Order: sequence, then structure tokens, then C-alpha cells
Amino acid sequence: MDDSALPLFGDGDGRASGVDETFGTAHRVRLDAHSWVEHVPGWLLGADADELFRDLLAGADWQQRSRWMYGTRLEEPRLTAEHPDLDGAPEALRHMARALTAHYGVAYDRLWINLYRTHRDSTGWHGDGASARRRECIVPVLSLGAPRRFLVRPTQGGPSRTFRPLAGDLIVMGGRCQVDWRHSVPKDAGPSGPRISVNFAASSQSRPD
Ligand SMILES: O=C(O)CCC(=O)C(=O)O
Ligand SMILES: [Fe+2]
Repeated sequence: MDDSALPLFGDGDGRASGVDETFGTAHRVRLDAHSWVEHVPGWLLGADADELFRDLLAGADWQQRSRWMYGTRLEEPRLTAEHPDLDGAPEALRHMARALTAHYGVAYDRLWINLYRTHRDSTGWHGDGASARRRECIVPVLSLGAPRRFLVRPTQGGPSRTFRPLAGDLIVMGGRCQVDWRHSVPKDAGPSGPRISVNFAASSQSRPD
């Protein structure tokens, strides 16, 4: 049997997705002396990005999370599926975590996945404070599905920079990005289909240095 037909979910050894292990398209943008964002267009090859998107949309354990803000419990305008232990994640995502670990030298061992159902779903300005507590962290985020803007701006305020990751692209935040900078996925004006982001995290980075 051609193992490309194996599903990403299930207990089989799903086919490792076709990521560019050379990171040949990576383009690093220096934000300041200590922080950078790397955009890796087409890191996950087109057909695999489409297949992974469809499988995650249909098969991930989507949860509605809420948080307290200004004394009120607000539902987050997106859905999230957590894999606190990489062993429980689909093989395609485990393979990606290994490729990221080999390239960036950080042991990615957990991940969470966000679903932006329409252009109205979003993530407000934040740093990944719980999962990235070291002064310097490397935080990769894979985009799937519809394109959305990914913004970064200084924590102290100032103009934002806009990245436009397409399906299969990686956005990697590095250096002091989680402290000195904030990131967000704002709502879009026009209609857009669903977007999924896969956020790779490392226990080693969640412990302050
Ligand atoms: O969806 C994205 O591209 C980023 C999501 C994010 O920053 C987060 O979940 O912490
Ligand atoms: Fe984040």
C-alpha cells in the first residue's frame, strides 16, 4: 500500500509530511538588536499543507477557551486544540517538531493548534508568557488554510510590522520577541475562510533562565 494514503490521525505511522528541511526560503527580519522574526515561505509543501489543514479541521480536539478580562469571563474568538505531550499528536506534526528541533536547536515537545473560523476570529496582542519564559526563545508557528495577517509591535508601543504567512509558511519569533515585542492576528475586514496555526513549544523554554 502506498503509505501516502495513510491518514494523519489514527494509530498508524502516518506519512511524514514534506517539509523543507533545508529551510532554504527562510528570510530573517531583524526587529531590533535582540529580536527577530523569520518567515519561511512554503516550508510545508502545498499538497501536504492542504491535506494537513483538512485533517486538522475535521479531526483535532477543538475546545472553546475563555479568560477573565475586566471582571468578566470572555470566550476567546477562536478554537484551540492542545497537545501538551507531543506523543499524542498526529505523526505529521511530530515529524515537523523534529525538523524544527534539528534546525533551531530547541527541543519542541508540545504544541497547540488554533482555528480562526472566519475573518472575525482573532488573537489579541500578547507574548507567549506561559510557554516561553526564557529571556531568549525561538517560537515557530505554522500557518494553514486562509491567509491572515500576523503582526508584531514593541511591548512599549510603537508601529507594528506586518507578516502575511500563506498556507504552509512558517513564522518563527526569536530572541527577546516574547518579552520586548507583542504579536497578534487581528480580525480582517473582508470575508475569509478558516485558518489554522500550529504553535510549537518546548518545556525547556517554559522555565525561566
Ligand atoms: O495564530 C497565530 O498565528 C499565532 C497564535 C499565537 O500567537 C498563540 O496562540 O499564542
Ligand atoms: Fe502567541
